[in-house]
Amino acid sequence: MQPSRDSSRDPGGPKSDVVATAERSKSDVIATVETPKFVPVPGVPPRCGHLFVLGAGVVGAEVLAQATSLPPIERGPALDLKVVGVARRRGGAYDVRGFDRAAVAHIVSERRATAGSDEVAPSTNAIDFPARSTQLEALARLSDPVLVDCTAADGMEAVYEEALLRGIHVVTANKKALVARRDLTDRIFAAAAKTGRSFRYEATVGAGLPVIGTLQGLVRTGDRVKSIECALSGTLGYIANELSKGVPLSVAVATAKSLGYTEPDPREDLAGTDVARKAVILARELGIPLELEHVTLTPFVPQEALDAPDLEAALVGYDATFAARMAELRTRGERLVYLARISVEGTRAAYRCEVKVGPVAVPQDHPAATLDGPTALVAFTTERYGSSPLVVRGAGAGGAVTASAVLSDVFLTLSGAPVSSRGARGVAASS
Ligand SMILES: NC(=O)C1=CN([C@@H]2O[C@H](COP(=O)(O)OP(=O)(O)OC[C@H]3O[C@@H](n4cnc5c(N)ncnc54)[C@H](O)[C@@H]3O)[C@@H](O)[C@H]2O)C=CC1
Ligand SMILES: N[C@@H](CC=O)C(=O)O
Repeated sequence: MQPSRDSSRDPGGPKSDVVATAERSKSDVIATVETPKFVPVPGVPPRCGHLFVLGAGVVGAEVLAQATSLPPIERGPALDLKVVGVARRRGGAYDVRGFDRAAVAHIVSERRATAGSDEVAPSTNAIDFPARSTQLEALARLSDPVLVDCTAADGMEAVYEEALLRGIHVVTANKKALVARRDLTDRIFAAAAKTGRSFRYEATVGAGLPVIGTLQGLVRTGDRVKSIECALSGTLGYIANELSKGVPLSVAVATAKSLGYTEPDPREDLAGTDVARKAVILARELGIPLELEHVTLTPFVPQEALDAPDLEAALVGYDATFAARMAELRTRGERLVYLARISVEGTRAAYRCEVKVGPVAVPQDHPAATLDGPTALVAFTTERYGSSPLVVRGAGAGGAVTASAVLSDVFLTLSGAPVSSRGARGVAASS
């Protein structure tokens, strides 16, 4: 029998919920549950997480803005956030007292005023964090320190490992360390396990959508994932939709960038690399030792355009080709979507995993054909979700949604929620 909520004692509006069974007398009341509510105790400040944010671009700027304008705490646990550090490609700032909204707004406006000027070869640059050890050491001395990576920098595995070993939690929106060579990525998880610190990365797949947490829940509870089908590029979803409305390719790409959907280097979206990274992250959650080069990848635009020194000019050269392709799809009643499919067959001891990423023409009644704007969709087919897959759907790119996933990870970290031991049971829970 379900517990029933007995509010009969206080018809004017209960301050507490009484959990009881209908058959029992009042003396059998089994528990009194206070509505969880944070009541500030005078003189006792809430627990405070100290954030060091790397990157103040589309995502980082939103993280900074959201973290410094949090709504008042009405429900527990009482957690406050303080931004004590911001590092960007061209320097940064650190103040143990924390930056307020005005200081953060200044950092963000500085970014906007100089937009583009510090984005030289953003996808190939290792992070310039010169006083890294000193900064991390200072951060580690604060209570509940969290390093938040909102860059697209390479080589962050070493930074995360060092931070975790120093006792600093790590939250990242940057996919790159998660798809580095497996032995390097494993070192991050090993460092987290060794120090009991948390490493979270929900924003790396599906931006603000609960994709990683959902998959970890399936794996942790012993379900067996058979396939994951997904439209995981907000950028390519948006571009394909614009193309279907008759917008030229070059214009659609430029607009996607201006809306904050693309990677710092849009080539990574157009090449399919960004989606391939997300697929590798998901496959690794299943315990599959996949590397990026194992993904069968077809780019969204021809390789020649991606190789051109001036991408924008090269894309203009393909406007007519894409317009013709879209016209042809329209006459066939089909839509262009960019999909990833991860399929797993066999048992834990002997399995076969295939990962394919590329453009597909789908009929109008295909679930991905109904996606609009930068909407993403992930469908998990598992032993338990056999005939009706578990579907996660919603905006799959953009600063605001991504930042909220980053901050949710920060709050989960500070609330002490356990982190899944990655891929512990993954490949085939039942053999
Ligand atoms: N924009 C989106 O919708 C989403 C983005 N992400 C990820 O979030 C990260 C940031 O993306 P955006 O904010 O869109 O990019 P962005 O280009 O707007 O911002 C990147 C920021 O990181 C800084 N940065 C880059 N490389 C650096 C380096 N080597 N050293 C120091 N600072 C460096 C830049 O100065 C800039 O402030 C990327 O890894 C991206 O894949 C994840 C989910 C969604
Ligand atoms: N460029 C990415 C952003 C999120 O990861 C996308 O378009 O999906």
